[in-house]
Amino acid sequence: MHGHGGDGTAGGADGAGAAIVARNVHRSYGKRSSKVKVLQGLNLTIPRGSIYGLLGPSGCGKTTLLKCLVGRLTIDEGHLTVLGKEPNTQGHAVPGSLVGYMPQEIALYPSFTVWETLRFCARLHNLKTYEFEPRATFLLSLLDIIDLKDRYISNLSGGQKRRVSFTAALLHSPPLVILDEPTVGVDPILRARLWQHLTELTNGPSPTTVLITTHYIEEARQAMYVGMMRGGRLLAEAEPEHLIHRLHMSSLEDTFLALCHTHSIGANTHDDLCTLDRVAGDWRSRGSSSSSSGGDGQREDEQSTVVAVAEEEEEEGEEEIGEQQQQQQRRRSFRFDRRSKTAGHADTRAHGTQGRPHAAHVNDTGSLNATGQEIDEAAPLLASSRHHHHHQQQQQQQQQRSRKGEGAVERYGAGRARPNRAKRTKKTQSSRRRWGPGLPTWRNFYALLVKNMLRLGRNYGLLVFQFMLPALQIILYCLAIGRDPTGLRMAVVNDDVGVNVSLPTAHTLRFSDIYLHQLSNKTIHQVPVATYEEAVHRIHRGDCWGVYQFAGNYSQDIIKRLSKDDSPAVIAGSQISLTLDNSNQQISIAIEAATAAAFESMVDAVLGNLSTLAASPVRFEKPIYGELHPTFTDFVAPGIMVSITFAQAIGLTAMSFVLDRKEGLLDRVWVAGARASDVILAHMATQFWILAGQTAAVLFFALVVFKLPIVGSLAWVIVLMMMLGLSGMAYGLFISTQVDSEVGAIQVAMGSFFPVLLLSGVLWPLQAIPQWLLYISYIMPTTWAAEAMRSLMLRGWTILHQDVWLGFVVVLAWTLLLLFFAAVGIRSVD
Ligand SMILES: Nc1ncnc2c1ncn2[C@@H]1O[C@H](COP(=O)(O)OP(=O)(O)OP(=O)(O)O)[C@@H](O)[C@H]1O
Repeated sequence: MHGHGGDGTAGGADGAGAAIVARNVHRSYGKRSSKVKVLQGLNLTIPRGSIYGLLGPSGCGKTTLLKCLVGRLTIDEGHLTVLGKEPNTQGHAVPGSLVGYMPQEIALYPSFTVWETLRFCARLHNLKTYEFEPRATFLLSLLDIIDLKDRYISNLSGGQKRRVSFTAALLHSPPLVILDEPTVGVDPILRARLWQHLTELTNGPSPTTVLITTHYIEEARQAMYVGMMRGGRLLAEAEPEHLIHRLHMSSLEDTFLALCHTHSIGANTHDDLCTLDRVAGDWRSRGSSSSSSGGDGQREDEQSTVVAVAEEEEEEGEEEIGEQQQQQQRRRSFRFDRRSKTAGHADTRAHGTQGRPHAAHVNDTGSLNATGQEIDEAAPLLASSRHHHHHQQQQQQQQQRSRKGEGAVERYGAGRARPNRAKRTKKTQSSRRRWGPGLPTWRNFYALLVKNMLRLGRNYGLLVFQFMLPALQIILYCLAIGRDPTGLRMAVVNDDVGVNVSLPTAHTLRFSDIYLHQLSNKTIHQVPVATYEEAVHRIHRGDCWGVYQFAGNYSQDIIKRLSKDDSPAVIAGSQISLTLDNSNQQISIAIEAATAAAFESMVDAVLGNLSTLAASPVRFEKPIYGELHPTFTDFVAPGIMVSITFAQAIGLTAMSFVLDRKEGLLDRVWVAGARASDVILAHMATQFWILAGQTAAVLFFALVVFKLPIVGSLAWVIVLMMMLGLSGMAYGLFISTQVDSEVGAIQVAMGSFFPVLLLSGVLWPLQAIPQWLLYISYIMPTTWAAEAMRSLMLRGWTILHQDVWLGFVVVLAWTLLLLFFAAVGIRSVD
């Protein structure tokens, strides 16, 4: 007999040789106050080479269990082996190629065609083209979607997508297939074909073990075993026909309802219920005993109660059950959920005997025998309850195994589960678990890289936009920031009457006109007005930035002053009075600079060789670094280049995994054995090319088109920019692993970018920041980088200078730190 309990159950006392063994498994979501207990002492055994249908109402924990089996979730407590070892054990390909997983969500990339999707999965499992193509063609034909192979996933119906997902799970012919509701939205004919194929797989030369969940309870009759789950525990596991017959029901659905009902009024363990034969026998011979106390006696009585209630219900409440059956035909799935939920509450109350050993166990060849006294009790019942079809299948498989010697069990590593393993805790399990991010593998990296490139290439518009955006930003920066303001309207009230001169001809000379002539007509646009009041009025209206006023005796007083008359009245009269709207500091500075420059020009024009008498007492020599007249553009440009590169990279990646995580797109990747480092590295490698293009475009416009000064090494500038881009990417990836929505990702990216920009000394010298804030500023990723960039571009310092290498070191440290946290965060699921 194959994988079979002496009592018709799938379970064994220790589960040896089983594909999957779960003992007293607990799993919760959330932390303390918001903790949701999902799996609560679950026991389950799935013999190798069998199809096991896991049934249970919505929310009972089926998907959670499957995720634990494929290594997506870790269990909190208990013991779990899949193909002989705990999931995530070092060197064990679960997750990996030993398992094919079809998640409940569609989890397919919408922008891929069916064929591309399958090719990606094939790459993950290292299938060669000659292996992949016939296999994919066969499965797609089987599922009637071969004609859709070049269609985009986004254009498929729900059922068609599910069939692609099913194909993806089976593509690499894994010895264990775990399918979470594969038949939803699939028509009955295809459903039958799908089951037929699964049956063939379990009968093949290397029998596959299939675990399948379904909401169509009746279809699970085709499974070799069914496990009925509710409230995070297994109510029973056995051959479907066996269960149905033992409870004298006509359908699996009724059986489940009866079990739920029974369970809700007293019985509560899978172990009690999987020995139904014995219990039923006891009940028939002894009548319905209700309770007793202590030891084995108590257990038997509990079991008797279970079946007694079930069978009593059948006899006394035949009418009720009959009515239920009719209703079920009308509102099948709805009632299934509703009743199960009701029962679920009782389930939580009736807790306490979980974790007992099974009444049967699987031996080394994968067949089940009852043990000890139980075999005697179970044997007569077993003969009557066994389903003929299964019996034949099991015999066939047994023969196949005998032919192959040790058979599949040994090939995939026999489970050596020991009794009482249920007591093992999470601590013991995790000590052997693979450590978090791990090192990347070439195969997975390559598969993911190709996938990412394909995905990226599907969206040309976005790609071009991504390439051009930083260049556009630097263009806008160079055009809009740091240049001298022009065309500033200034009112001029000129009351200067001038002086009469005779040479070369007799005329009136106004020094005010000479001055106004020198005043840059590029910066200042002069607006002559008649009176000071009118000028003020214009300033109030926002028409002018200020007013130059020349007194009536301006020219005369200038001459007196040149004749060394320094009386206060002469000094005052020879001065230009300037009144400004000082609300815009940059404009005021520009006007003041233009005013002072015009005066120097006037002195030159009037005094000629004697102009040095009025020259400034300080002479500015050629600067050691930078220009004689530095511009704001030159000061900000290096920091802006740093900031643009950093910010763009954040934007590129901040949403990378948000959708993938939300829609479970990565689940298939994890279960295929990929590591966080594979996924992150592949992502960075994909985006690297965009980053390189962006950097080239920024440098081209900054240095070639706008001719920003660069006196240091261009190579180091490029390296620093690329490193900043990687660091921005790492930050974006980190964000995308921490938030659950696109909006959240955007908010975090934007919200964190501005503080970084403002505190990094890009827009204003760090020397102006209060000391306490400076400490925060220094730990920002862009502060030292901006400083290093400025030193490279404007000072020409080399990497050996502390201000330069420190920038590189800080950026590198941030990148590594953020990548580590991104790698840790990307796999978290609750
Ligand atoms: N990430 C999560 N955080 C918190 N609770 C969760 C999470 N995932 C699932 N749950 C809860 O755990 C319980 C079991 O969920 P699970 O998906 O395992 O049920 P299921 O039996 O597969 O249901 P269905 O048949 O509807 O798919 C549900 O109550 C669900 O709300």
